[in-house]
Amino acid sequence: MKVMVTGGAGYIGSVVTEELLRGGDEVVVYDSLYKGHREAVVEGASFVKGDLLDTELLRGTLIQHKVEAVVHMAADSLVGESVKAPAKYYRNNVLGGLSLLDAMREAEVKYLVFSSTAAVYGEPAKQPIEESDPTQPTNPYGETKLAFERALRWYDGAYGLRFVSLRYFNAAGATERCGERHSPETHLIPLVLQAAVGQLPEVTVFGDDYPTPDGTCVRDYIHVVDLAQAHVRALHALAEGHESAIYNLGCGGEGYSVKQVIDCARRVTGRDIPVRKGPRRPGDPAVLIASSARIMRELGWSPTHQKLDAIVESAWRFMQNKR
Ligand SMILES: NC(=O)c1ccc[n+]([C@@H]2O[C@H](COP(=O)([O-])OP(=O)(O)OC[C@H]3O[C@@H](n4cnc5c(N)ncnc54)[C@H](O)[C@@H]3O)[C@@H](O)[C@H]2O)c1
Ligand SMILES: O=c1ccn([C@@H]2O[C@H](COP(=O)(O)OP(=O)(O)O[C@H]3O[C@H](CO)[C@H](O)[C@H](O)[C@H]3O)[C@@H](O)[C@H]2O)c(=O)[nH]1
Repeated sequence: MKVMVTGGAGYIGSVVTEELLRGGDEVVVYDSLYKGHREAVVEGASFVKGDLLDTELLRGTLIQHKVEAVVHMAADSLVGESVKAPAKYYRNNVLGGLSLLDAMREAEVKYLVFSSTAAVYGEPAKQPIEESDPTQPTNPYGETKLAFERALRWYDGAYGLRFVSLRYFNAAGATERCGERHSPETHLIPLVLQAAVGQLPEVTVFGDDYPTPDGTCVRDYIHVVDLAQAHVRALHALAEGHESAIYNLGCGGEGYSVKQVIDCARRVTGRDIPVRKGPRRPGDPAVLIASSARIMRELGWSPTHQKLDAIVESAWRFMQNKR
């Protein structure tokens, strides 16, 4: 297929591009580079530098490259920032998304895979979380992702847009070439590895008084390659006539606590990692674990890198290569 990846110069988008190219699909990356990196655009993909709000450029890109499907990953995605600057999030994640949908309608592109998030659930009603559980976001990031996801349902009904919305839990890990390089970095695993090499003096554990076995938050870490492979499956399923759908994407199991992640990074790196106890980070649920049963059942996807050690090792290797 000919696929446009918005946000393909970012962390997950670069790995999705790698997986698409590996499977024989053609890719054009559309990214403003306002957060991503030009060198993260994988060799073999075309690149167009542009903003989501530039509907004309999007339409021209879709037509020129004869795009058949879009993977929409470009977004703002910092929970804390979204609370302080909701307008930025509504503008980029909702207005930007609608601009893309306009361009797709004009260019008659019918298939979309969307990067949604566990943040649409807010404080979860139960664990593991299923797609049919209540969606009650507790911040504008989750709210704007949910708003766009809801728009997709109506566009499907009215315009025949077929979509798969993937609600990722905690993306982590790296490939040889592509890994996490956010600025600012807020995610636990890269921060812990930065502390291991002395780029940070210490890691702060945000709260150790949660109702979890060791008192720290538990998350469902999914290797970015597993995540990327789910996108490839979703795209091909749509092209084969699969109906629109929403899927959680996590590894399942019991998840890992913040303390377990730090211990794992000590094992993997063989380094001392200084830790400081800090207060809870506002808005952090104690536990977020996905039920990924639906995507396993309907698309035949399953994660292949379930061990935290393998995930952290891959992120560590990427970091060593970049230094
Ligand atoms: N990282 C995670 O754990 C996680 C979890 C759940 C959902 N997600 C979602 O996955 C997607 C990718 O996340 P990531 O961690 O790779 O983010 P990232 O910041 O590394 O990549 C996002 C890319 O989008 C581009 N971009 C942003 N706004 C744009 C715009 N208006 N026009 C053009 N390009 C624009 C940025 O330049 C960047 O290259 C996001 O939609 C995010 O909300 C990520
Ligand atoms: O320096 C840090 C950074 C994080 N944490 C903790 O580590 C866990 C993981 O935090 P991350 O910031 O790595 O990830 P989140 O679970 O907050 O965020 C993920 O899930 C969110 C949905 O809830 C969004 O989708 C977001 O994009 C995605 O990365 C959390 O309990 C957090 O409190 C720390 O203790 N110290």
